[in-house]
Amino acid sequence: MAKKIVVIPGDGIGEEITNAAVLVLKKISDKFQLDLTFESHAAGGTAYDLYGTPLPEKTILAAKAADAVLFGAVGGAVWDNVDPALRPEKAILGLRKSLGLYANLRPIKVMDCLVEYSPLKKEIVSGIDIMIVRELIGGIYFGDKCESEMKDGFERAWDLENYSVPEVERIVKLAMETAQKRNNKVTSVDKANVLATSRLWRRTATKVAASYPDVKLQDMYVDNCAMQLAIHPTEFDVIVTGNLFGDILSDEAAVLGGSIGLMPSASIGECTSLYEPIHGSAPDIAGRGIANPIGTILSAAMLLRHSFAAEAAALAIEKAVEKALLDGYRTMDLYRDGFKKANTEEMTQAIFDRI
Ligand SMILES: NC(=O)c1ccc[n+]([C@@H]2O[C@H](COP(=O)([O-])OP(=O)(O)OC[C@H]3O[C@@H](n4cnc5c(N)ncnc54)[C@H](O)[C@@H]3O)[C@@H](O)[C@H]2O)c1
Ligand SMILES: CC(C)[C@H](C(=O)O)[C@@H](O)C(=O)O
Ligand SMILES: [Mg+2]
Repeated sequence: MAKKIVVIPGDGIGEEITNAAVLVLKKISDKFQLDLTFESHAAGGTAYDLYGTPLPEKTILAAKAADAVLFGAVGGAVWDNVDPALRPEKAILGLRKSLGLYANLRPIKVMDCLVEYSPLKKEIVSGIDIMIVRELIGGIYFGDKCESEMKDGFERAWDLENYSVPEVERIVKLAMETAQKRNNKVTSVDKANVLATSRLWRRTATKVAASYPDVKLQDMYVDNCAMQLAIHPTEFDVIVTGNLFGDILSDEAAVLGGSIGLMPSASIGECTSLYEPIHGSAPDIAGRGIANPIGTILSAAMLLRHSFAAEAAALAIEKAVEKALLDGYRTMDLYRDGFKKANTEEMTQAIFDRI
């Protein structure tokens, strides 16, 4: 039966990178007889310009009805001054919330052939294999907020962080189950020395972990975690954390592998899952055809694995990406003398040819 993938390119490099991933998925669909179909929908600043909203109802309905969603990126400085409720970023936040995507899985690996590209020494990053499990629809991102109010004669703004026990339980359970399929270690990251939400997080994580005696739970403060990622990154297996800490730590961890342009993610919940690279719309390079498409292409591999249980097809993409890199193809974020300089199209073609 045909499987429908809703593609939401968004803004900036979104179109360039989702086009690349769709090309690869079409080849995979033929090769593995997956009968994938694609339908494109608007979101982000481009949707705001066209329809006056960053997340048209039609896009939400299509995403809900799809078998999987492939998302590019949204945002850009041109929309910095629109009403905060209509910012492009509201598109991805709204989709995550509407689809109930409570968990964002961000795998961080360092490929052997790219170990020299890390900003850290080879002996520190060699062998990194981390899965960041980020809570995605709670915390300070979705708490009450005030854009501006007057108090004691001064303007101020505030954002409220809150987490409930069930919200923490479901994400920690998922982290535990993820660790059981990996190296049985979960690091739960919080700021329990200061924040009430983090103390509830830590208490809840400890209770959940009691049902998983085969998994070792370690608690870590977020500031220390930021440091440990730079000095002992290979010590981590699964990291589970809240929405804001997960956002920040995953960009830090992503760059250990050489470039944020390489890193994929899967956002999962109760129904349709969404797949997107962890980087943004990269307005500084948008429209020039030079973005690294690998993060989105590897997100497409995660889509095949998680949404369609198509393990062989997912592996075929991952192997083709590795082969293209081994054969010397490099987009500008990873380019060095002696390698084959590739724009988005050429890198995509190199991967396509190796499937
Ligand atoms: N999920 C999303 O849609 C998402 C994620 C992050 C940021 N954003 C938005 O994107 C916009 C830009 O944010 P930013 O500049 O802080 O982060 P960014 O991730 O877009 O870019 C950071 C840096 O990384 C580079 N980069 C990112 N992806 C790349 C790729 N595939 N290939 C080569 N280089 C790449 C960029 O050129 C830039 O120098 C903002 O509006 C932000 O809100 C969206
Ligand atoms: C664009 C923004 C809302 C988003 C986030 O903060 O979750 C992004 O940074 C990400 O990591 O997906
Ligand atoms: Mg981010």
